Amino acid sequence: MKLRFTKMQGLGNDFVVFDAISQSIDPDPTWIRHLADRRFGVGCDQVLLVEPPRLPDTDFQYRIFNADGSEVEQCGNGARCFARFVRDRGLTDKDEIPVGTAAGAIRLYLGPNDQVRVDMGVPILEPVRIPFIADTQASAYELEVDDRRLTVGAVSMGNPHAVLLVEDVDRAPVERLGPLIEIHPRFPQRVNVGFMQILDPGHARLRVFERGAGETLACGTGACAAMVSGQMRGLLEDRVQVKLPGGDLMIEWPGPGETLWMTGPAESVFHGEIER
Ligand SMILES: N[C@@H](CCC[C@H](N)C(=O)O)C(=O)O
Repeated sequence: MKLRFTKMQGLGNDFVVFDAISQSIDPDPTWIRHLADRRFGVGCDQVLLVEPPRLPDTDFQYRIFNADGSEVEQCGNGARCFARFVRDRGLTDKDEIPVGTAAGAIRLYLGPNDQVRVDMGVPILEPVRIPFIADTQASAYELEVDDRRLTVGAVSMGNPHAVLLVEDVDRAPVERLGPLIEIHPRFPQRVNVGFMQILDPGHARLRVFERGAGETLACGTGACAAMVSGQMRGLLEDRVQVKLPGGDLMIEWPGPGETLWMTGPAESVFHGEIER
């Protein structure tokens, strides 16, 4: 059986996207790992499925799989690509698209110049809901890693994130600490790990070691979590340009209990077919 897909990217975070409404797709983890493989498959950080709606008042269900085959709750760069995909493939003619995810409903707004604005919902800070093991909620926590005590912020954007502050993101130990923190026992569902350098209250640089994918050129939910963590520590304003290796995202967040907005590009790279 041949399955149609579109290769997409948002700031170099890349995706293989399937219309799973007109095609029957079984997202078996072994097959997802094969698709994501950059030598034996198509190559991507995540595989995305567009499915019929499951939640009330939504038009589609958005499912996300990491390159390691695990299904996850949320993906910010993928959400922008999802909006472009359903519009470009004629699955909707709307500019404002309500979509269900495993983390709840989000809203996608198609704008000019390939930009998509996403209502990412209200960030979660309660440790038990992240999930993160801690007695009480705090703006930062001490975490023991490799016999060292690190200070991390813990935030969920539907998916879990740890955020570390660094002096110089180019020299941050992403490859060494990322994999250790990803599987730290205080993050029982594993965690995405962001290394953030604050440039000034309106600008930050960020690299993210993603759960189930390794370091990517950009992580949308990582940028949202970095903004939340920076603001909770009193270091960032409510409108911040987050500079990632693959490009920039604009993140807006008025503060705790409020909806967070992410704006950035989304692009189709090519269409293909793969034999299953
Ligand atoms: N690239 C993503 C996040 C994808 C999921 C993540 N690796 C996880 O396991 O939670 C983004 O742009 O947000």
